[in-house]
Amino acid sequence: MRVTRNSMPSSVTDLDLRPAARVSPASQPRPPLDHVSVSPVDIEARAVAKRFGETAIFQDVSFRLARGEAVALVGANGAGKSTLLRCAMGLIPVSAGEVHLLGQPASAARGRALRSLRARIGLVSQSHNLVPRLSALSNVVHGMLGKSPGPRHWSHMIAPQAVREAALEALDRVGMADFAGRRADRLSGGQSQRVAIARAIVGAPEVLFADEPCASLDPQAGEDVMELFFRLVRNEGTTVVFTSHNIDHALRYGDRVLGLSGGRMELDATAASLTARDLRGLYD
Ligand SMILES: Nc1ncnc2c1ncn2[C@@H]1O[C@H](COP(=O)(O)OP(=O)(O)OP(=O)(O)O)[C@@H](O)[C@H]1O
Repeated sequence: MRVTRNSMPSSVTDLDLRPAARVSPASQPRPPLDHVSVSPVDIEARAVAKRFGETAIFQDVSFRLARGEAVALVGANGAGKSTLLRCAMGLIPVSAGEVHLLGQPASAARGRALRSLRARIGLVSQSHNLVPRLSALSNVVHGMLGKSPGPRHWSHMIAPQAVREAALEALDRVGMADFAGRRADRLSGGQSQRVAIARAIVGAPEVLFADEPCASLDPQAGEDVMELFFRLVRNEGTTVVFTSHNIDHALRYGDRVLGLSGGRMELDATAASLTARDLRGLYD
């Protein structure tokens, strides 16, 4: 099954960026369509392939994501979603093809160019990856590393006042200001993921990657985290790529859905044009 309703636009202005049919409160404050339709491309993958040793994970993967788009990347366990995200962020090299992120060749960026590119993106991963013995606030302060010439080992005690204030404000936006001084290893899974979101958004990233942001949470905490995450990023017009095994989340929070299966990008369509059955086909 290769579903390509609205797949691979021939130009940015061809992108069909209708909001998803199922409008949630989080997805309401969308930028005007005419604004989006002339937006630049924030991520472009051209014929990307990835192998680990002799094992091919995916090949010939191409897509373009416009600024402000929210894209769900779906596929069965082991389909290569996390690997594709890591390639798109320039964290691991591609085996063939190229990825452009914010106009820069992410797949070839090294040294200072790579660091400055990473300073413009944010990541929320499935295991929140907070530093356990540091406070929630210090963990969020760490989200500002790379955006300032300050020491790389800042704690909230020695970070500049402006950085501490930004971190506290980010915690406030995720409803965690009251927990600023609590050690990360004394937070619940849902609280930790909120702190991880605060850390990802504190530097106002232009592109946010979220790798199964609610995978470790119970259903209600997962709903709350997704709702919060998308309320924050929609308001900022941030470009978002998130992976999920939750078909409802993919259709509800994605403007567009990309699906990996059998080492190929088998699905590239607007969420509004898809049904849950279309997505289930990727798991057969
Ligand atoms: N560093 C690595 N070295 C070798 N193989 C790897 C490496 N990272 C991932 N893989 C393999 O690549 C394949 C794709 O993994 P990946 O984590 O990208 O899949 P996924 O779609 O995100 O899966 P899941 O839904 O289970 O998180 C898997 O078979 C995995 O074992």
